[in-house]
Amino acid sequence: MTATVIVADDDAAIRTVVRQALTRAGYQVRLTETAAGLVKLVSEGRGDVVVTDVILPDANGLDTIPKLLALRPGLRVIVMSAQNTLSTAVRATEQGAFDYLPKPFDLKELTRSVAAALEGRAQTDTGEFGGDDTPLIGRSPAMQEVYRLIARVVPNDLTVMILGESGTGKELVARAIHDMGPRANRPFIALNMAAIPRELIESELFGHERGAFTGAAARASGKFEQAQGGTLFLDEIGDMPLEAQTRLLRVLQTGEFTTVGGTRTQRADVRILTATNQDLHALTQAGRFREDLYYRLNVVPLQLPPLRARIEDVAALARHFLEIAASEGLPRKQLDPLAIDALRAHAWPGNVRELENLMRRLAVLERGDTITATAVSAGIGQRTPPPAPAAESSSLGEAAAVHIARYFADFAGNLPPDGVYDRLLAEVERPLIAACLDATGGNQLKAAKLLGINRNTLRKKLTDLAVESRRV
Ligand SMILES: Nc1ncnc2c1ncn2[C@@H]1O[C@H](COP(=O)(O)OP(=O)(O)OP(=O)(O)O)[C@@H](O)[C@H]1O
Repeated sequence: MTATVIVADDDAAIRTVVRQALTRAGYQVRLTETAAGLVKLVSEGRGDVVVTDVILPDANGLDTIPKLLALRPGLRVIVMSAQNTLSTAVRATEQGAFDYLPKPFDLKELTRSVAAALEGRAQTDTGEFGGDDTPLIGRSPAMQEVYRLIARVVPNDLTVMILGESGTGKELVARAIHDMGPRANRPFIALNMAAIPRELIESELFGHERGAFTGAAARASGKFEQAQGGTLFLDEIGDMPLEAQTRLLRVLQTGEFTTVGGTRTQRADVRILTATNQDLHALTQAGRFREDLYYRLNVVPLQLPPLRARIEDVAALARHFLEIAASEGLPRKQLDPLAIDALRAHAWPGNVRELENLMRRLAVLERGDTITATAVSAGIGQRTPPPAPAAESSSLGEAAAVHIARYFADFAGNLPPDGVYDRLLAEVERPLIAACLDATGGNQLKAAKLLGINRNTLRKKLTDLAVESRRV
């Protein structure tokens, strides 16, 4: 018997193309424009699969799903949405949707999804979870794939391996999976394997007993214990030493762990998320990563696209970071349309982090309310590659001497205007402060500490330097 698909959308054009595609794929199609019409058809026992838009004239398609499922438990509902954010994807799953298709979508993708729904493949788990903010910015097709995958892993405890170049948002995704899932009100603990000395990794993870090794003066809890009931995010997993890998594998196999130097086993009720920007498969071939552990951790691989593969997201991300900068008290800036073109033309080897740092720097250093294309190009140029030395000089002092001599020479025998001291020092202060803000991710408190100056002094300098002209 031919399967029947009910399609609910108030846009006649969409109804037509969807009907054509599904009819061509061999299905019967029933169309409706409203949520009421959809509920009626399902209550009459019609339709094997439902395809619905989120915005219907009389109700929200997502809110209608539970009603449909109450009428017919097990009915597969596919949601189409133009509001393609992570929250919509997750909410669709939460309400019991079988699949979520961000508009515009490929009709082949729709027919594939309908076929999967009829076959009962890939049923999405549903569960209770809260939080509907959207931590991830970007509506590109590349990110839609990411959102669909996140929505599938949020309600369960599957081990997810987040892959992607540095700065693509791997840690942010790990947090989103935790924050939107059932463990949200339990701890999220992150540990970066590359950031701690190798010999301390095991005790960091599992804790240690007093006297377990030289320097272990007291018992200490490890990240597994601290993350109980919550999520443990293991970043740069490729850098985990082999001995720690063996121990981690044992935890995954038995669901229990022991502290370093301890004998008592403890239950590990922890969801594990990992991230890497290395080719772990190659590491297993080279014998540096246990293959059995690799398969345990790589249950769901989630690949984050580099920013250059989602260049359409650059403008929204740039505005988002300017918004954050403004909320931190930095001057509020707009982006000139040509500046957006300049941002889109860059290849972003440092991905979203590079864009974030650039926006923060421009918010601090640019005069005026609008960031121009020239400022963007100059800002990008400043970072990659690093500025060439002013002369073949080996020290900052020598480079400065060359600059200063050139500055004086520009006045061809006359003296430059008074106030040379402040003007020249401001020129050195500007890149110095920018470098410190970059290094501390824009945290003014940390930057002030790094510079060795008071936070209020830094704030004042930021204001002064932002208005100070670049005359030297
Ligand atoms: N889609 C996004 N929306 C908003 N902010 C983002 C997005 N992706 C990344 N960011 C921001 O960019 C910065 C870098 O992201 P994150 O630290 O998650 O990257 P990563 O892939 O874990 O990097 P690394 O591999 O170097 O540790 C963070 O400040 C993060 O908040």
